[in-house]
Amino acid sequence: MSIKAENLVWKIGSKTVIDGISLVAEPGKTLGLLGPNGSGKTSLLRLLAGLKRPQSGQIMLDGEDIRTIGRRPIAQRVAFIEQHAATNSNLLVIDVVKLGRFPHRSMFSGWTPADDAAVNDALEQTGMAAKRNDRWQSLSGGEKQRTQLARALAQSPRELILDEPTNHLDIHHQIGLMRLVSSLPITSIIALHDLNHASMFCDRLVVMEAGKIVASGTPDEVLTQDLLRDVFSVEARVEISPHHRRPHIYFV
Ligand SMILES: Nc1ncnc2c1ncn2[C@@H]1O[C@H](COP(=O)(O)OP(=O)(O)OP(=O)(O)O)[C@@H](O)[C@H]1O
Repeated sequence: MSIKAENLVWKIGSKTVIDGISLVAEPGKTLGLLGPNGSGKTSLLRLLAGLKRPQSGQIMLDGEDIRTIGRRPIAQRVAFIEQHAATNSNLLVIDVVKLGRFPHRSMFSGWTPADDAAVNDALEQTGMAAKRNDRWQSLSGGEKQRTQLARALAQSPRELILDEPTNHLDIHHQIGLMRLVSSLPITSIIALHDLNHASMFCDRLVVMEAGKIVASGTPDEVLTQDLLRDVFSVEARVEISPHHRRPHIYFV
């Protein structure tokens, strides 16, 4: 196991946002987190990344309770890109990506060739190498999103948590990002709205509704016409694609 959550409950005021969630993200696999607006995906990801504490329940990283692990060791292994990730607008792209190395550096260590290699690899993988010296402020929404991914990859994480990472990307870069993340030997948890991309690129899916998990399993187990009607309120037909052998949803 890589990330395991047991019976998480998170309330805000009298509202229960996360209502008894348990899940396992397996090492090296891509777990898709689906659900309608307001179902609790972002809240769950923030709990899993250690940014919020649940009122009850437990989150384990490789069997260790996250509460017993320090902030720095968590940052050395878990990278999280929030939905509206922002950064200091005066920075260059390269500086933003270099921030990913911060958890690995100590007061005494200078910038190393390993830091350079991680930053360069991340810029190449995300297609941002040519814009390394551009100002963050001057980037398009999609380029900002790819720079945030580069920063997360420069962190050399073992777990990558992404909240709707493709929402500003053109179709070429949506597919590119999903293909990249699913091919990396990193445990990934990705909140997504595009159900066909979830089907194509995720090993397993978890579907949330009103703070609870209502379905989980492989894409062909989860993405059924009944679930699409009951949870997402859409009429659809689901067929196995002859191109990638995964379920493909046709909205009717
Ligand atoms: N800090 C907060 N204060 C009040 N309500 C909150 C807070 N954070 C989350 N909520 C509520 O919890 C519910 C779940 O929100 P969350 O952002 O986790 O959903 P989501 O599934 O990520 O939605 P979306 O698909 O729209 O991004 C929503 O009803 C939201 O209003």
